[in-house]
Amino acid sequence: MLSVEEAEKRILDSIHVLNDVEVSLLDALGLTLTEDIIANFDVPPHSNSAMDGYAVRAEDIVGASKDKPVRLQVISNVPAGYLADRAVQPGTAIRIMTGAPLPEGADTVVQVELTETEGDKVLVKASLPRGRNVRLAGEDIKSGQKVLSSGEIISAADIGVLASLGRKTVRCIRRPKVAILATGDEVVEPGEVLPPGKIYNSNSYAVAAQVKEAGGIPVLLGIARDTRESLANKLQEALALQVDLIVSSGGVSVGDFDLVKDMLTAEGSMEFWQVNMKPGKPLAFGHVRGVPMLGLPGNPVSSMISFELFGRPSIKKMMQQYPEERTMVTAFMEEGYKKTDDRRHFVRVKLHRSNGKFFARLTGEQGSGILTSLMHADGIAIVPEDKPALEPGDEVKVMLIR
Ligand SMILES: Nc1nc2c(c(=O)[nH]1)N[C@H]1C(S)=C(S)[C@@H](COP(=O)(O)OP(=O)(O)OC[C@H]3O[C@@H](n4cnc5c(N)ncnc54)[C@H](O)[C@@H]3O)O[C@H]1N2
Ligand code: MOO
Repeated sequence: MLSVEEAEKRILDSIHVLNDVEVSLLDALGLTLTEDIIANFDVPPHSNSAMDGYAVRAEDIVGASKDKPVRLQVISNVPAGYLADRAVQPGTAIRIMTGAPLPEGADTVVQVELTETEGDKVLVKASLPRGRNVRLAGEDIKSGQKVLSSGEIISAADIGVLASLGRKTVRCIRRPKVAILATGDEVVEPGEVLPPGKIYNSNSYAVAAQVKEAGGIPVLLGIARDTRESLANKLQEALALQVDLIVSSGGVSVGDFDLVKDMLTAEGSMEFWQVNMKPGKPLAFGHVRGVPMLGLPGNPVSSMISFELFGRPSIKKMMQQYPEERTMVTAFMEEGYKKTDDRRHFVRVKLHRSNGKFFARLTGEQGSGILTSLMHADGIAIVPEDKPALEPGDEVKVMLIR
């Protein structure tokens, strides 16, 4: 049996970072940047007002107060987006809006609340230090400054900064395209009538959602029936779509997948493993004409946990975001859990916090067909191979999944 680490290593060793492309700004969210971003002008580009008020010379309003206001001649008005048509001279002021470029001659802005108008004059009722309410050119970003480095993962604020630098596109590693395939005669697509003996295909949708969460683009290929021909057709479809990864579910337990095995020896390679974990012991990995293919076990929880452990890191690696550490917390078990084997168990738990500590309860029955056990989970508690049971009060490491 392979350890979880060995299975991950074998898979990840044959996954490679994808090429970079020019991506429109908004689509870059969550992608890995492949260029350094250097500002070629100041942000803000011009010194400007932080308030609606009057642009003045600080020395003109020295000593101004409520009782002894200073009277200045208002000589112009400058809205945001325009340059003032003249300079502030001694004894004058220019009406200014927030964001408007500071007129020449002015060094300070008096907010409107500290003033009163009197015909074409303004009464300034406070003395302000030079520079008050002025945002200097380049105070956010200086021309020539490196704002983002190649390799960074683009956040919402990064996108804002890139836009403020006038960028409409950026160079990033592209998102992997992932074909998703269900197998088996027993599954039908949601939306269809459910004939006796059948179940709905939930794996494809759950895994497609996981692909999306990881940053990939899922492409649903539907269901391959238990015939060599059906499977060959689906794989052909995946190759025609030029996907970067194929993820199937079902048909990987003992003997079952002989069909695929045979077929793939002609078209590629597939190895069938037993991984020392529960759920998700059976797993397959190989290549179809050079495209990596991950065969997840059919049981719905097994399929999702195996994707979390092996599919998500594959996508992250393609996006140059590997290794990605999920947040781990230590929690105290509020109930017991017994193992009947020495596999590593991934137990679905609900967490709550009290006095700064996390406490964990099972989300009910832990069978690999009980998908609601995952639906109700905040995290996955990891019970090590050599631990036969968790007792109430035991510490356990929990991987947060939402
Ligand atoms: N003799 C043995 N039998 C099984 C073993 C074993 O070691 N020896 N392992 C069990 C374990 S553990 C798992 S996990 C499953 C994995 O089997 P397969 O990957 O071959 O999956 P299937 O047999 O095709 O299906 C298993 C189960 O999952 C349901 N299923 C399949 N596809 C979907 C889908 N798209 N959406 C929803 N549910 C799906 C399927 O109906 C089965 O109930 O094997 C055990 N057996
Ligand atoms: O290994 Mo299976 O995945 O327990 O259901």
